[in-house]
Amino acid sequence: MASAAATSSTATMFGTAAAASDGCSRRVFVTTTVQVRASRSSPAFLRTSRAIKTYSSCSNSSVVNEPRVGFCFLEFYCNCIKTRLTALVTEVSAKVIDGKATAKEIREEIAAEISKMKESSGVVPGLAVILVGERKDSATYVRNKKKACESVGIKSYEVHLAEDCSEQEILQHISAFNDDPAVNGILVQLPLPSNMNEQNILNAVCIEKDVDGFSPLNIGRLAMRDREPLFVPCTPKGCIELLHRYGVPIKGKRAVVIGRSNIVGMPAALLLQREDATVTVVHSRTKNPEAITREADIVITAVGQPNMVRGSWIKPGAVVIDVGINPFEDTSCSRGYRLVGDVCYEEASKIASAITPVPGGVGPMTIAMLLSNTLSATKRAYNLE
Ligand SMILES: Nc1nc(=O)c2c([nH]1)NC[C@@H]1CN(c3ccc(C(=O)N[C@@H](CCC(=O)O)C(=O)O)cc3)C=[N+]21
Repeated sequence: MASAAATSSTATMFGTAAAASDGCSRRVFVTTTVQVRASRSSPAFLRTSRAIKTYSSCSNSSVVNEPRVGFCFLEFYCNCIKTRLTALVTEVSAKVIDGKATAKEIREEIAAEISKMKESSGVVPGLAVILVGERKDSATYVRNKKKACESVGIKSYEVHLAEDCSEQEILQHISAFNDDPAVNGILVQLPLPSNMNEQNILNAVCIEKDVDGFSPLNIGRLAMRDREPLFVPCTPKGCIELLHRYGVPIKGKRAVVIGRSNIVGMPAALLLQREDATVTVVHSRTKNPEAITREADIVITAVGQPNMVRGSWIKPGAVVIDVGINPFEDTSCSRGYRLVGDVCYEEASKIASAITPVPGGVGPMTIAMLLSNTLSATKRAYNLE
């Protein structure tokens, strides 16, 4: 649920840091980042990047006020160091954390498990999706979920209701799915039309089938030590899965989550804390979010504000997980816009050690985690494993 729609309420309040028309506006001074090229293998790239020193030089240096001779010497000295460094090191951009490829890997694992399950017990997992209204993005997401279900052997059930349907009608469908043993997971596509009571509707989904993990009981358990939630919300779960699969250590690290939505920011912070990170949540009322974010070894952004997090917010070597999927006007694209993250990728990828792209980062992982949650709901329902 990386969507702009899901997080836009907090997003607008960050307005002052918003980017210029082509994504990230250029700074007046130039920051050069020089890093040792890291190895491609996952855990190793981190070891390397942690050992890396980052050298920054800004063209608006105060050195110009030094006496001339001193300045010349300094300049000469700096140039020597620069030349040596250039010989020894090459500028690198961060390792790309490939959510699309990782999601595919996970789908294959899930497909294999489902096929075994069908063989041994005859059980076929089922996921029901309820879509209300005509939002184009929602229709696309639902279509993608359906395709993903088919690709792994989950049977999908879909109900599409009109924008002006009654809450009662939605509740009836939920109740029918709750009672249907062929349906193991139920997802109500968000956002719902604004006149509807989202809480009432989400509360109607029985907890054993709440594959989105949105029920307060689930979140409560997620927040408590020694308790296990039935389901972990898909997007934050996808973020942590990426960190695990790329060998990023979390225990004892400083993590900053930007955004505090019920569906991404807050559960992401809880999950990181469960993984023994020291977690800070930065939100629209936070003073000096930039300085706080710069302390973090791991940054997860979920604000729904295109390119809000600039390179200067990122500690050199940090790992950046960008949950934002924001439409950004671009007439050169066939649909008139392209998708950009909450993070200015161009800048941050020169400073971070690893970063997720948008698209192709957290988005596909959200869907993979939905399939994973549906599989575990099925196993639980039939007492398998
Ligand atoms: N009850 C509910 N559960 C959700 O999980 C949920 C929801 N409502 N409402 C909307 C958000 C949004 N969301 C996304 C899932 C996948 C991509 C995704 O795969 N994105 C591709 C790009 C897709 C494209 O190109 O349009 C990517 O980032 O690479 C994006 C967004 C799930 N959501």
